Amino acid sequence: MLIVAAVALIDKTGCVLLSQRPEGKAHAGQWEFPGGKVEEGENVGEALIRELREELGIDTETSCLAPLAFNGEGDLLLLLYACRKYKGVPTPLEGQTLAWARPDEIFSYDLVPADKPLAAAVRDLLS
Ligand SMILES: Nc1nc2c([nH]c(=O)n2[C@@H]2O[C@H](COP(=O)(O)OP(=O)(O)OP(=O)(O)O)[C@@H](O)[C@H]2O)c(=O)[nH]1
Repeated sequence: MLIVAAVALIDKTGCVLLSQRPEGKAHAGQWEFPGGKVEEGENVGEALIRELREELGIDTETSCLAPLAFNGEGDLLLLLYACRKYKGVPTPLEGQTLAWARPDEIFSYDLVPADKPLAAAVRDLLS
């Protein structure tokens, strides 16, 4: 079972950050929430904080991560948190493309399949 922690990062205007997977990776060109695999010895919050530093150059803490939704597909368990408080400006540090989406725009992005139920929870939260 692969556990993946991801975040709906929400800005002051109520938009959510989406990340487009780079060429050469599975689901290249499709959009997802920033995050990644929980590594051995990490808890979910620690993994997410590490991924946000590595991928986006931003800092947050566990008290700013609110559990929002999950989805299990095959051997993948996706855990989505909402986060409105973080330090720094999200910057694409790993070749990805970033976009801030309004709630009504989320489904106009070509989302990775497992993210669709999660995206619905984000849209409902922000609408
Ligand atoms: N970060 C993230 N991963 C997701 C989401 N939805 C989803 O199905 N995934 C899948 O969960 C896995 C996350 O792995 P990852 O981000 O740590 O690693 P990766 O495949 O990008 O790169 P890798 O080659 O370094 O393992 C990928 O298989 C990815 O397709 C999502 O919203 N965010």
